[in-house]
Amino acid sequence: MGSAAAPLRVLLDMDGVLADFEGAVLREFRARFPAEPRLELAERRGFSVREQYRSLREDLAAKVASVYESPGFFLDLDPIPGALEAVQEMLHMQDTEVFICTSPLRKYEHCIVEKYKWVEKHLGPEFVERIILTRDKTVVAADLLFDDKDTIQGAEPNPSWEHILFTCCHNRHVQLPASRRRLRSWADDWRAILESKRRQ
Ligand SMILES: Cc1cn([C@H]2C[C@H](OP(=O)(O)O)[C@@H](CO)O2)c(=O)[nH]c1=O
Ligand SMILES: [Mg+2]
Repeated sequence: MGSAAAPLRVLLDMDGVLADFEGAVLREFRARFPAEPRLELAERRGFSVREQYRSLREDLAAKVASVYESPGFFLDLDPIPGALEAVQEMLHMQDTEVFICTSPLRKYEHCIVEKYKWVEKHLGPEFVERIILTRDKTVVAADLLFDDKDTIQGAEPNPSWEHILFTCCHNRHVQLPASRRRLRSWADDWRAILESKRRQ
């Protein structure tokens, strides 16, 4: 593949792909509400942590939301194992453009600025310029989107990217149609997924 071809554009989701949202929710929920029932990561089902806590007991929905809406929550997320190394390697690949494509919470006060700070802290100030912040990822044009949310919908019914489902505790049990692909972790062969896309 020569440099005459258009570069491959890759979108990386942040929570669940680069930053460990689920691990931090559990850790902080346990610390703040030690007497309340909680969901271990192996018991998580469905994208929305709030809805699953609600099904456990109605009032737990607000309690778990208060955890991820707290100041410092998003800044203190641990990187997902292997993510930072993979992103740096991807960034330096020829004919490859990498962006972080992430959605803010509806209660955006702390979340937005802390996502920017997290990227600066873990990936460096140059990467802050690669953040795409949107509640609708379908209108962003790219070849690939690595994201842990199993269903990504928005204004554009036919997004240009192929969604690669990044495995996370809440989507492990989701049965995908044969046409859809997963990346099981950053130790899985993400390079082969990029190369398969270049050849198309
Ligand atoms: C409320 C909630 C948010 N999030 C993440 C997804 C979004 O980030 P991202 O697009 O980087 O994955 C962000 C705002 O919704 O918080 C979850 O992963 N699970 C949840 O239950
Ligand atoms: Mg995510």
